[in-house]
Amino acid sequence: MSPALLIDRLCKSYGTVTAVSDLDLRVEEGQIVGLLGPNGSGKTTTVECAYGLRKADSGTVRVFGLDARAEPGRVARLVGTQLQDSALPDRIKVGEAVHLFAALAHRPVDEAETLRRWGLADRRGAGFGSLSGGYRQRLLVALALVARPRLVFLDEMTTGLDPNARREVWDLVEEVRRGGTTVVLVTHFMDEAQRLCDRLAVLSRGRKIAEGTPTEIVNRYGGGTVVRFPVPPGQAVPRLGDLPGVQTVNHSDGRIEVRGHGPFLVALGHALTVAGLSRTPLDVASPSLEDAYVRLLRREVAP
Ligand SMILES: Nc1ncnc2c1ncn2[C@@H]1O[C@H](COP(=O)(O)OP(=O)(O)OP(=O)(O)O)[C@@H](O)[C@H]1O
Repeated sequence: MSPALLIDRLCKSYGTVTAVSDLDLRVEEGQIVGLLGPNGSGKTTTVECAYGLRKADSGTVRVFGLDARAEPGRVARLVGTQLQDSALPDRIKVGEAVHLFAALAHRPVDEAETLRRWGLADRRGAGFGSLSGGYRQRLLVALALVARPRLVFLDEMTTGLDPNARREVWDLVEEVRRGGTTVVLVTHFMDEAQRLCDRLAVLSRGRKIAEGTPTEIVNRYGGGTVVRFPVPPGQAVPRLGDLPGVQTVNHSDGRIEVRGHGPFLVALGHALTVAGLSRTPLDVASPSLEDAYVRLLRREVAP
């Protein structure tokens, strides 16, 4: 079965600025895949080349096996994309926008149901320009889905939403995926990526520098889990540095800090029990996706 999206060696420059360089990306049908990366790393350019808004300098994009360059019309019917804020006129009403998009679609979703689902029913008669940032955002995401795309690109879909609204949008995106739509999500929010994405690709300066599930990224780049505990004066401490998975051990001021990965927690617990320290309170700090992301990018920019 063809993947929903297959990008092969995509390159795109704007004049002398290289926006995307030799980028490969594979998105299987039914997945939510996140594109992460700092400002200007090439995420939007990648997405825009993938759905045909921009022409790549070289490389290929296939959507469900169709070559996007050779068959732009067929590809356009399979993909949906979230418009930029500036793409809708301020005076268009929420209900009119949904109606317009539905009228253009081959097999549109139910308009009333869309308005209800995205919390827009009360604002059906409001002009786009009068909406708060959060409601604009909801409308733009809702419009991306009106034509029931099999693959949808959502670019910073929860920017400007309050915490509750973000969670509501996450639930809706999961529902969209359950309905069979594949999602490519551009985001700067690590909690969003962790919660929604099956896989992540991290871009830096137009190149893909890491890829994997959120857990793989955390395990690979997060720097390991840190366990800290106090040691009573006079207490003999076992040799922790030799335990499997332990990376570093630091003693200072009656406290020990052990950093490690993989199976080291079990080995550490066992060693402490054998040493009579089973009741010692352990402070365990596991790295988050944000920790991993920040470390990865620091490593990238390090000379
Ligand atoms: N239309 C354009 N003309 C000239 N340069 C552009 C254009 N669009 C993007 N760029 C440049 O291409 C590079 C990649 O930009 P892009 O918008 O793809 O990055 P991004 O990762 O989506 O950034 P952000 O997180 O800020 O949205 C940047 O250096 C940007 O300045």
